Amino acid sequence: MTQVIRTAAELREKVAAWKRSGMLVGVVPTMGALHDGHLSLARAAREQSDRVIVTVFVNPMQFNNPADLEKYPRDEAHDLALLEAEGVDVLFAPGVDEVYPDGFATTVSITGITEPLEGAFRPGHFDGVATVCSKLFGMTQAGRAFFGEKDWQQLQVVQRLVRDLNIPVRIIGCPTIREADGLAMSSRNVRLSDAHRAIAPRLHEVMQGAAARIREGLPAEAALNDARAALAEAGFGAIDYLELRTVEGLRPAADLSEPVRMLAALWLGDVRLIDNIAV
Ligand SMILES: Nc1ncnc2c1ncn2[C@@H]1O[C@H](COP(=O)(O)OP(=O)(O)OP(=O)(O)O)[C@@H](O)[C@H]1O
Ligand SMILES: CC(C)(CO)[C@@H](O)C(=O)[O-]
Ligand code: BAL
Repeated sequence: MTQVIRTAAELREKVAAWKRSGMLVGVVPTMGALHDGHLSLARAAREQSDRVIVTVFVNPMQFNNPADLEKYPRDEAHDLALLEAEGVDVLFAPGVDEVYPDGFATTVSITGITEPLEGAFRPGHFDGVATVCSKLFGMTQAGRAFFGEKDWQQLQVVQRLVRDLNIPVRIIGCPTIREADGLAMSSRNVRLSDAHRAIAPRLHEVMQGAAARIREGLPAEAALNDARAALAEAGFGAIDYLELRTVEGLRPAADLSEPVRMLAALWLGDVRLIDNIAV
């Protein structure tokens, strides 16, 4: 039975009892509308902790675009059924007033790693993520927290956060789960039209093709330019970025002299897709 908890006070009591019995608590922070990507994190948490909390909170503070917040998919009953099936112990689903009560005045802001890529295109986004993750770590008191590599920059940001603020939680990165056709699973995919859903897997395919050409020795910028043209040809809209960055620190990379990742964000109609792969 998955217990639904909505207040930090009730959650604290529950977690304190677990900890008194020596249990290791794992948390999976999400914004709900759960899919197999989220469930893979819950499974990893199940394997690597004694008790599992999945949080579902659509965090207004990290949405730079009000329309995106309004249209963000929500289905708590379905989420709960999926979490029951995974044997998750607690669904923590606080309301906005529980997380940001009257008088709330703190922002956790990280420099450097938050500035390029998502940070450049979603101003304030990572302040919202860092602030809510600090809150969620405080509220859940978890010893391990599981994040998807699909949000590669977010994973780096959260690692920086817990190191910088000595938050006693170990961050575990988990691989991106994809549909059979290669599209990275994402809650926002349900908003794609049928026509756009058919185009969407081309993103991963084009990125993999570009990565292969870079590994074969083609200069990265040439491979990325060809990839941008192929994406436009396939029917994608604006490309926010398609770049090669160092795995650690996300510094711009022109070649493979150190471990690099290819990261992309682009539009299909009014849906923004992100993805990243190892090169
Ligand atoms: N396809 C996936 N594979 C692995 N982890 C994922 C995947 N999609 C999301 N996650 C992870 O799940 C956690 C919660 O993400 P979130 O609720 O934002 O889901 P989402 O599907 O990424 O939604 P969206 O991108 O539309 O906001 C994050 O750590 C995220 O990286
Ligand atoms: C980590 C997170 C749950 C914080 O709101 C969110 O950014 C997400 O779903 O990736
Ligand atoms: N990238 C994680 C959630 C969001 O898009 O706001």
